[in-house]
Amino acid sequence: MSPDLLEQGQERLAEQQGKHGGDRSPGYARPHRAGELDLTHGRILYLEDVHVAFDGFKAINGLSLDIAPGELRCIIGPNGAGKTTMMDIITGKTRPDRGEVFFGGTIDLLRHSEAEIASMGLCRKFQKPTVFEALSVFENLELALQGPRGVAAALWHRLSGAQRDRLAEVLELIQLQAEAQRPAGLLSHGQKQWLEIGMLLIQEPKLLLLDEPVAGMTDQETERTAELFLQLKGRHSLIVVEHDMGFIARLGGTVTVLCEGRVLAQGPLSQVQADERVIEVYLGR
Ligand SMILES: Nc1ncnc2c1ncn2[C@@H]1O[C@H](COP(=O)(O)OP(=O)(O)OP(=O)(O)O)[C@@H](O)[C@H]1O
Repeated sequence: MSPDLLEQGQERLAEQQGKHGGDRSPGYARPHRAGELDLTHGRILYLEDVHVAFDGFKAINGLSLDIAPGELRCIIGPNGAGKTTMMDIITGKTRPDRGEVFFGGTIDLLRHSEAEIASMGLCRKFQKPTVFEALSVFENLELALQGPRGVAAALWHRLSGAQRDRLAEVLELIQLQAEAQRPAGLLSHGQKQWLEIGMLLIQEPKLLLLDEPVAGMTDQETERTAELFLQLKGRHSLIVVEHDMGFIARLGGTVTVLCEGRVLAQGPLSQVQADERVIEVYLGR
């Protein structure tokens, strides 16, 4: 690199840091450092013209999507629109026939296995809660904190001070402090969902994919979940696939409508709900 270019680069870097307040700048404004997720282009995830066919049936048909760092994006769409298949592609479960899927600006997810993608901080929560029912809430979180160590080894391992602090922080966030010593099997459906979300949060995910998180919850539990997600927004990036419009309205933000494997409409909920094309696919007019 010529000295001139080096100088210009350093000036641009200093300018960017100054403009956005150094380390307190939003992730996307920060110059990319080696080993970090590259958010310099303002996208934590992007899909470009993705296609998947199952026995000739086009389940995903030219899907393009961008998610910003810290965004809470809701995805809706009629049955069979391709929502689950989209999440399968992002998490490496299904390989598309063509298209691009990038995590940050530099990680080509199509080159990685499902396990590698999960270890990069791209986590998925399925619709049904899966917690260790015989273990307490605390023990479930403790296990999640320690990763794939094996249940017995993890439970005997002493937590560090920082790990205890993180565990307490997550317990408070999911509002299960009073239940910490209860076996998870005795929790309500909503509480089990929050515990599982807590088990993901404790691993500091960068992007969380949540499949119908409030299905089967009471109104009160749904409201509490909305509060939780709004608290997570900004610190984590979230993609929420849901059918519950009241819940989506409560979350605010951008809603993406999928239909026949591609984006049909996108914008605030009120806008997409007023869109004739969206009304047509939902009501079949
Ligand atoms: N492995 C597969 N083999 C064949 N067809 C599949 C497969 N997976 C999905 N499909 C089809 O692809 C289409 C999209 O399915 P997908 O489950 O992604 O939709 P969805 O939007 O999640 O629907 P729902 O809201 O009902 O869960 C559907 O017509 C489905 O039958």
